[in-house]
Amino acid sequence: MTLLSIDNVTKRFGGLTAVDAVSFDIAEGEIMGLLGPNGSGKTTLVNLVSGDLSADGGRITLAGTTLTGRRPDQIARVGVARTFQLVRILPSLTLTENVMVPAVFGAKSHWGAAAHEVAQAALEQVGLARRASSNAGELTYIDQKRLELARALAAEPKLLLLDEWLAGLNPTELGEGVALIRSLADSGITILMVEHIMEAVRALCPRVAVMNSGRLIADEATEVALTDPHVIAAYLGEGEDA
Ligand SMILES: Nc1ncnc2c1ncn2[C@@H]1O[C@H](COP(=O)(O)OP(=O)(O)OP(=O)(O)O)[C@@H](O)[C@H]1O
Repeated sequence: MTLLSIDNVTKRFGGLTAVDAVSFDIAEGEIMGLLGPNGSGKTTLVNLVSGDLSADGGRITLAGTTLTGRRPDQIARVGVARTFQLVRILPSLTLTENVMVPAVFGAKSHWGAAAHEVAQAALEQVGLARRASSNAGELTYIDQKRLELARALAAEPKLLLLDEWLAGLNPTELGEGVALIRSLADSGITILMVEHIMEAVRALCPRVAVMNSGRLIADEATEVALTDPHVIAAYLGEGEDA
């Protein structure tokens, strides 16, 4: 069954068409990569799905519910959560407090003890449960990333959007990060991940969508896409037309 449907979606910034009539679907339970050279429109597309930007044309639906035209908080309630390229945590609060906020404002609006339980479960999922009462500002970079992921999970999403969540990790951390994303996918969450680390894309995503200059240039099996001449030309041209 289709979970996310992106249908003919366009976003312009002045004279620049950052996302140009893009369409693709993601099935429930799928883990899909979103690739493309720098500036090709990947983050803009993620922002359109999460409601952080509004589309100039087209329609995005989650399990049949229209997302386009809704605010980010409304979209979170429908079941979409995300991480950001630059980690957004609340450094002066504890890990639990950080994760309670989305538990309250996420898909199921938990309160009190129930919100605390969901927050704790999300911290456990990312391996941070033992540090629940530490201040978020004291965490190392990878643990800040884990915390941001826990914030997304505490919203109990059907669809998780990861924007280069693995970027900046050392090789050991990368292995741990890949295993963590796989465990989330195994738990049934549908994932769309923007990622530049091909080793991780190969390990995690059976299928990828590839963008170049705002357009979708491939939507196919990862092994096929990575040898597709259009895709290779797009990366070699770094943003020029394939
Ligand atoms: N808020 C904005 N205002 C104006 N232009 C923008 C804005 N956000 C993005 N752009 C432009 O839209 C295009 C697509 O940017 P986007 O960040 O979506 O690319 P990307 O594929 O995510 O790149 P990267 O891999 O470097 O993160 C770029 O030319 C970028 O400069």
